[in-house]
Parts: sequence; C-alpha cells; structure tokens
Amino acid sequence: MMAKLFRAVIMGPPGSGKGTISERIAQSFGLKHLSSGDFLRENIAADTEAGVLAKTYIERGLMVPDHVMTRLLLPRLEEMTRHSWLMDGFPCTLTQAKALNSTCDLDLVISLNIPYETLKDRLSDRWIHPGSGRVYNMGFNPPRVQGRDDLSGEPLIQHDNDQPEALVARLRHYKDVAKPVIDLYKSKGILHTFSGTETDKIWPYINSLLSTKIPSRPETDTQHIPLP
Ligand SMILES: Nc1ccn([C@@H]2O[C@H](COP(=O)(O)OP(=O)(O)OP(=O)(O)O)[C@@H](O)[C@H]2O)c(=O)n1
Ligand SMILES: Nc1nc2c(ncn2[C@@H]2O[C@H](COP(=O)(O)OP(=O)(O)O)[C@@H](O)[C@H]2O)c(=O)[nH]1
Repeated sequence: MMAKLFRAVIMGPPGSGKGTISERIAQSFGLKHLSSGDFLRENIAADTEAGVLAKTYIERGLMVPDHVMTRLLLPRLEEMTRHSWLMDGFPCTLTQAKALNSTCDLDLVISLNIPYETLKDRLSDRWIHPGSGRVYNMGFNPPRVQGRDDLSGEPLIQHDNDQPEALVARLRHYKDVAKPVIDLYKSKGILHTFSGTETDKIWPYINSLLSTKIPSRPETDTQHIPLP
C-alpha cells in the first residue's frame, strides 16, 4: 500500500494511447486504471438506468451529457478512498473537470498530443476485448491468436466510431471540449503534455516523470479494473 494516495487523469484524443499507457502505468506503479468508456459499456450491458440513457448518445456517436457522466463516475471515485488511481476518459469537458475538482484533488494530469494521421491509422486497426477493455492493434500489439483475446480467448471486436468517417468529427469535438480542461489543469500547474507518434517513445518520459512522484513498485492486485 502506498503511503500517499495518488490521483491522476490521462487525457488525449481517441487513439492517442490513453488506454495503452494507462495499462503500463497501472503495472509499473500500482495505480488502479479506471476507464470511463469501459464503465459506460458495463452500465449499458447491465441495462442500468444511466446505461440505457448513455446508450442513446453513444449509439449516435455523441458524448454522454455531463450530468450523466458525473452521476455515474463521481460516486465510484468517492468510494476509492484506499487506492491510488488513474482515470482514463474522464473528465472530458470543463463541467466534468469542475465536478471532479470538487470531489478530489488531482496530483497530476497527463495530456497526449498525437498527430491526426497517426490516430487515424491506429484506430482503424484497433481491436478490443469487450469483457475486459483490453486493447490490441494488429501491427503494434497483436493478439497471440488472431481475433481472440490473449487471456480469455474470447472474440475481439471493433468499434464503428473508430473508422475514419467518424473520426474527424470525434477529433474536432475533442479539440473543442478539451481545450478549456487543459487550460484549467495548466493553470493549476499539474498538466504534463507528451507529444509524438509512438507510444514506446513517449512511455520513458512518462515513466520517469511518475518515478519522481510515486514509488515504482507494482501492487499485486492492480492492472485494469473497470469500475464496478
Ligand atoms: N467522458 C466520457 C467518456 C466516454 N464517453 C462516451 O463513451 C464512448 C466510449 O468511451 P471510450 O471507450 O472512452 O471512448 P472510445 O470511443 O474508446 O474513445 P477513446 O478512443 O478516446 O478511448 C465515447 O465514444 C463517448 O460516446 C463520453 O461521452 N464521455
Ligand atoms: N502502431 C501503433 N499503435 C499504437 C501505439 N500505441 C497505441 N497503439 C494502438 O492504437 C490504438 C489506440 O490506443 P488506445 O490505447 O486504445 O488509445 P485511447 O483511445 O487513447 O485509449 C490501440 O489499438 C493501440 O493498441 C503505437 O505507438 N503505435
């Protein structure tokens, strides 16, 4: 158990490597990786009231409204009183960031800055294991057996909104809504931006930054936990 709890957020456009880097951080530093997208999908699968509502937006390629996101996520974060965590995919908007701010003090925000062409290439080749949120890429980190998750052997899927037609609008939207969030974290002095086209080249910088902030000893029970 770490002496001081550590709260971090990772931001970046779709395909920027938030999930991939979050997994590495979780493994190296023992933080819980919390994924808002996985949490939404679980709520949808479980037909919860918020999940049913969220689905109507996600199906249309829209962002889930702030009040639904905060109602879903903040109570879960408030319960995480004994763990250090890294939140991936939330906050997306200034309203969400302000709501998160009133719940907890963040120690650090990582922002990924990746060129559009790179995002497009990666996402058209992204495969996901829906049960766990594990992410593959046919070139970068292919599954051991094509089309199957390494651990469960279950089939992998692709998201429709990862295809290039949907991506331009998603990226434009990300830029618009993320700008004030990034400015907020910059003004708080907790923003760290990393730019590049390869996760393996960005990772050492993130790793060394975090090494100065938290002990690099993995807990035994970490890795990716979708929020319950
Ligand atoms: N704060 C958030 C996080 C997610 N979503 C919705 O949930 C979907 C799935 O979330 P996630 O898995 O984080 O997004 P991805 O589509 O995988 O995007 P990314 O590539 O950034 O991971 C998003 O497309 C969006 O509709 C949202 O509205 N608000
Ligand atoms: N080719 C390549 N693919 C990568 C790299 N980093 C991540 N990916 C893949 O790109 C896709 C998007 O990464 P992901 O972590 O899901 O990004 P997120 O949308 O920001 O969470 C996934 O299929 C990853 O496996 C990289 O450096 N090179």
